[in-house]
Amino acid sequence: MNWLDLPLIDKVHGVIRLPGSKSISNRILLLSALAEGVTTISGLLQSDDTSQMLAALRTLGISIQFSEDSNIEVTGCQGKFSVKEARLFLGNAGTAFRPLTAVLALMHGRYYLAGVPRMHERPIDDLVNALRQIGANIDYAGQSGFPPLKINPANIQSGAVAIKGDISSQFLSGLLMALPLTGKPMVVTVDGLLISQPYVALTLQQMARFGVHVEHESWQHFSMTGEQVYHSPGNIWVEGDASSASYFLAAGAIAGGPVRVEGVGHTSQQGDIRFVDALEKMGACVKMGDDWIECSSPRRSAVGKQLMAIDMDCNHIPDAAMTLAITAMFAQGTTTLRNIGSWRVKETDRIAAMSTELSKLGARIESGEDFIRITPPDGPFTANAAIETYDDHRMAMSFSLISLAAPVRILDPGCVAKTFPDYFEKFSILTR
Ligand SMILES: O=C(O)C1=C[C@@H](OP(=O)(O)O)[C@@H](O)[C@H](O)C1
Ligand SMILES: C=C(OP(=O)(O)O)C(=O)O
Repeated sequence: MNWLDLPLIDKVHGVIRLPGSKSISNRILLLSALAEGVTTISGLLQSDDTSQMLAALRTLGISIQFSEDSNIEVTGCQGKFSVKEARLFLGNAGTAFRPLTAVLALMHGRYYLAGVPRMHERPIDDLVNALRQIGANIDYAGQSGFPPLKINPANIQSGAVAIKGDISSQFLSGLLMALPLTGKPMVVTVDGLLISQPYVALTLQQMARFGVHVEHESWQHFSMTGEQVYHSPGNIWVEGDASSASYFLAAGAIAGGPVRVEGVGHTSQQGDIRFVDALEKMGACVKMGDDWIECSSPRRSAVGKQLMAIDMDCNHIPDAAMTLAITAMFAQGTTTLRNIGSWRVKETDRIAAMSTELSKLGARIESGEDFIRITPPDGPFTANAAIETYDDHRMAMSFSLISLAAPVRILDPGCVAKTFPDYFEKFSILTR
């Protein structure tokens, strides 16, 4: 196993241009592929997760060209992939696997969808059960309820679909993006709780950019008329990744700042932008423009340490909440992050991974099925701890912040390639 040793850093400041949003990039790639017309995409994220989507779309017959100015041109298939039989490998990209399952289930072809071993431990039955209600013909090729999947030609009926949304919002997002392909009116009802709701809002926003409008009532009932098809908007732009922004903003809150990120701001469509509310609650100073956010440490504090602990429901920001868990190590008191049960079925069991690795630094941790409680050590953090990252990009990126208090070793740092291949180069800019 390789590693990266990060020395102790006592001050950070600087400006970071963010990579494109993973969630928007993969949605836009898929919608461009399904649309009528040619879409030129600028600002697309280039990382493992988007490579999986790009490779899958090419296998399905979509023409994708990179231009010299690093824009991408996608020629849409008007709702019908030319390739009717294919085997797709989708790594561990939830934003590729879930929407492609829904789209291919309606494509009248034969497809085999697989991923890395961890993807085969991430449930998908809530999506499969919903698709079966409208006539999809999907078999589990391995363990029931999990990828890999064998998709067979379907006999699609219009009507009502109920879908569960308490394990992942990506099932609902995938279903909604696929349904216009049926050409039929559809009504979708969320059966029970919907988690990670801002990602569903993001889905509807991207669909609207391609001309398809979905009505919804309180994020529980969704309806769309039958005649809507995706049309290319011509040129489209991907904003910076708000989850990737969280590491730099937290660094500014912890170690001086100001740190400015460019590419997200007031006008952002992403839910993780709300991470800044948590930083402000902890006492950090935050400023925001349309396209940038700046963060620095609290100016003064009544307590000995600068930042203050918080108790917060993080259901709306599941990814940036990992950054909060590390920020809690720099706060006075005990921080509780609640309603994060989805952490258990992401790149790794993130509640378990976070608990184990924070304990190595001397923190006291309490955790349950859907929460984590973090009390930082009374004294200095354990120096030179070797942090396991469990093939989870967010473990590697969030634990890099520990170097703001103690030297730390990040094992398998290359796992950041899932969403942010040059993360550590960008992080080092803050220390110059
Ligand atoms: O739809 C999306 O783009 C995402 C939704 C979230 O997943 P869950 O809905 O599974 O929480 C998030 O964690 C993931 O990184 C991206
Ligand atoms: C949960 C994540 O990824 P995925 O899209 O694979 O679910 C993530 O990026 O934190």
